Amino acid sequence: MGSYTDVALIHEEVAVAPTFGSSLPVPNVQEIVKSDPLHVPERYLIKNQEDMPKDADHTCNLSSEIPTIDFSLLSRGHKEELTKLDLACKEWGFFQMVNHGVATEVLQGMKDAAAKFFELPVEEKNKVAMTSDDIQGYGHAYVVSEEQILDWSDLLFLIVYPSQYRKLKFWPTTPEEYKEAIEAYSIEVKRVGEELIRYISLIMGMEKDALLALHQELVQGVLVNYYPPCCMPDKVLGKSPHSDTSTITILMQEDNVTGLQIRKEGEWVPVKPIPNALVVNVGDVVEIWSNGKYKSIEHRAVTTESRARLSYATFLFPHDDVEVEPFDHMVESPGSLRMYKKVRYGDYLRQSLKRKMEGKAHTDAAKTAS
Ligand SMILES: O=C(O)CCC(=O)C(=O)O
Ligand SMILES: [Fe+2]
Repeated sequence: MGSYTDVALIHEEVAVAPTFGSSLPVPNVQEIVKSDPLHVPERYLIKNQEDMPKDADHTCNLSSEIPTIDFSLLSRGHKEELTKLDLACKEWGFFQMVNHGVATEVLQGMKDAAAKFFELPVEEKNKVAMTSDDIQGYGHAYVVSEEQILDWSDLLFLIVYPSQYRKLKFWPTTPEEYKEAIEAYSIEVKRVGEELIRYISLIMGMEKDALLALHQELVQGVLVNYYPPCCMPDKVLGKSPHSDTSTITILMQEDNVTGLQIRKEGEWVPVKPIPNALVVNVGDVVEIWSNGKYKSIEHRAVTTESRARLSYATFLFPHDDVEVEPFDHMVESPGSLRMYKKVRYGDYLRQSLKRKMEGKAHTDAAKTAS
């Protein structure tokens, strides 16, 4: 029953939950489309010709070369799969992960609950709207100036682990299954994510648990991106080019809409959904630890004219106090260059949230030489 103890518990949770940054309030894109589906306000139009999505991006033949990693083979200790993982992280920074063991019902449960949430009237969704001091809740991120070009998307972001970081006031109560769905999904993604970090530790030539231990506390946040249909998909982006500030990111896509593109050899390569697969990418933390051997690749999301798209990104990242710098053994030889400075993770993350997402700007800022 609702009691003093529950309230006290919630307050206790909030007291230790950090804030990560803030974003300027901007219009709700879903509502813009609802009121006038045939018009895109000026603030969303890309000015630079080069940044505009092209039809050719959708047919790029590099797409079929994006590596696929079989998680079950990794778990069974297959050396060749570990070698494939090593190559995938070095050459692509992205891979599709199959046979991860997360039940289809759990994946679908998350998708259904999120879809229901975004279908609610805006007044209902705004019950969990972000406040001006943090980026948890329903709203937008990385909006830092009135002049910047905006992304054609709305989002719902929640920190799930460690559980004392949860801010329950931002957890939707409608649909009522949201909490259960995100919890069931996150437990599974945590299991898979921790295991992947162990394999990355191995390919870096370290003890299996070394990287996980370096996190002090593994933080896990789930970002649901909602990209409404857009009548000008060649002039508007769903999400601007960026790399993730995480250790790794695990992304669930919808089966039947392609939106994610990664930058490879100067081209934008679409990551076509494979039913039930999860897309994994190396984040900035692994790029820095590995002195740039493993790549936190720039990626973006394009929009679609005919329908909305949702994506579900889980970010795994270290505790604020962790100091991240290239490992000695990842710097080729004693005389060779350390590509990145030492950064306190909490500062790095907050710094990144203070600027618009702009390609590799965050990692570039952490570089020793330019
Ligand atoms: O929607 C997507 O496919 C990409 C989302 C993404 O890159 C992110 O949320 O960081
Ligand atoms: Fe991303």
